[in-house]
Amino acid sequence: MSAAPWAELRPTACLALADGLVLMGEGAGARGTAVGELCFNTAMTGYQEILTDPSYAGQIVTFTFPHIGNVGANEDDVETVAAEAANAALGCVLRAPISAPQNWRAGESFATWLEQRGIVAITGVDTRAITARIRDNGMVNCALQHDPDGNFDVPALLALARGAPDMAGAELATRVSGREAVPWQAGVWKWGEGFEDAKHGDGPRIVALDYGIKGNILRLLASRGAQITVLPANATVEEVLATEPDALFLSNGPGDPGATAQVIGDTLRALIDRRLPTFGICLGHQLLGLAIGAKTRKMRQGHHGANHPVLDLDTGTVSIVSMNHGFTVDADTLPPNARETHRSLFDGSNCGMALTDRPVFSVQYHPEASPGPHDSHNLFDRFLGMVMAEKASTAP
Ligand SMILES: NC(=O)CC[C@H](N)C(=O)O
Repeated sequence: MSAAPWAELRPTACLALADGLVLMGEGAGARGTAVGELCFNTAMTGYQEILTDPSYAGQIVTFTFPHIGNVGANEDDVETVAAEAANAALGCVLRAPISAPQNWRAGESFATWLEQRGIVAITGVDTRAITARIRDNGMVNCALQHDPDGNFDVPALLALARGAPDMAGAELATRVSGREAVPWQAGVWKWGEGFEDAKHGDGPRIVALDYGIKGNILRLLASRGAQITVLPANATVEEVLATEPDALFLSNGPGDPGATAQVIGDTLRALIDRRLPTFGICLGHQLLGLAIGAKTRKMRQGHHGANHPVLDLDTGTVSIVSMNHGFTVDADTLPPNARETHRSLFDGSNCGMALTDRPVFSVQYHPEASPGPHDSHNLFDRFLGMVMAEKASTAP
């Protein structure tokens, strides 16, 4: 009697969680071992943008949507800006095998792209079960190994997962930040055109502090006429002011905001004291909160997806937004000169704030989306409007 077909099947990837769960599957992408924090993302589109968002540095992403890779990969849908952030997400966990690309924009297959980018993947595992586990127990460290020969030392992988550093306390933003000042040139991607040129006119001069910045933030600002200089996370007050900025932008980024605030907090406090108009997104929001004396804390399962409802407390309107964060600002700790402006309708956590005595505001979510709904693009108009109003009011 010949052997059953599945007798030949051998797992080529192994996912070991620090809590003891071990899953076998089929490997894809880069070979080797990725060790980091396992989180999940519920977005149904934008897998390339998600995996190249530097905010995912040190993390492995479980996609809850089962079919990932169908539209292939291209050079345009990459959110990473600085070469230092090349390895944003370390790995990914997928339900279905990666199929051949079905899209005119595909330059190559998703599997090839994962390999080129050094991202380790496992397919054929129950991603819904992993998601439910993280939802119930919180994010967990893991080791993900892809080995075409299927030689797995499971106890060693479990030990790697258990020995991985905790995300709480991890200072990652200065690691993924670019190292040099960069004048930003590209605008948003347009159907049939590609990226439009930045509209350089007399738009406001903005310094974007790069804690792991996503390209679409810069593109949305550039397409609105802003003249942008991207500066490294550890730029000094003097280096920021030397560009004669009209405004400051504080970017998204990976890791624990508390750890990064210890490195760059003094600079940020000094810049806030200069009363520069400021807008912060995600890590930038958290760093701003810490700089004014509020506290941040780690969330249990975090918010990672493209359909999160957020209430604007000023207008009573609800936006559906993109989110990607594992820490949150505790609104109860905001000082008297700050007020909460947005709140998550999923769990009531803080999603935005504004200072009452200077032109500064920030949001926990991602108005640039990429991927996600465009409901909140108007925040970029609000920022630039605020900058222009401030310029007009201080003009000699
Ligand atoms: N997208 C981000 O900027 C994430 C901020 C921070 N690293 C967090 O996980 O909460």
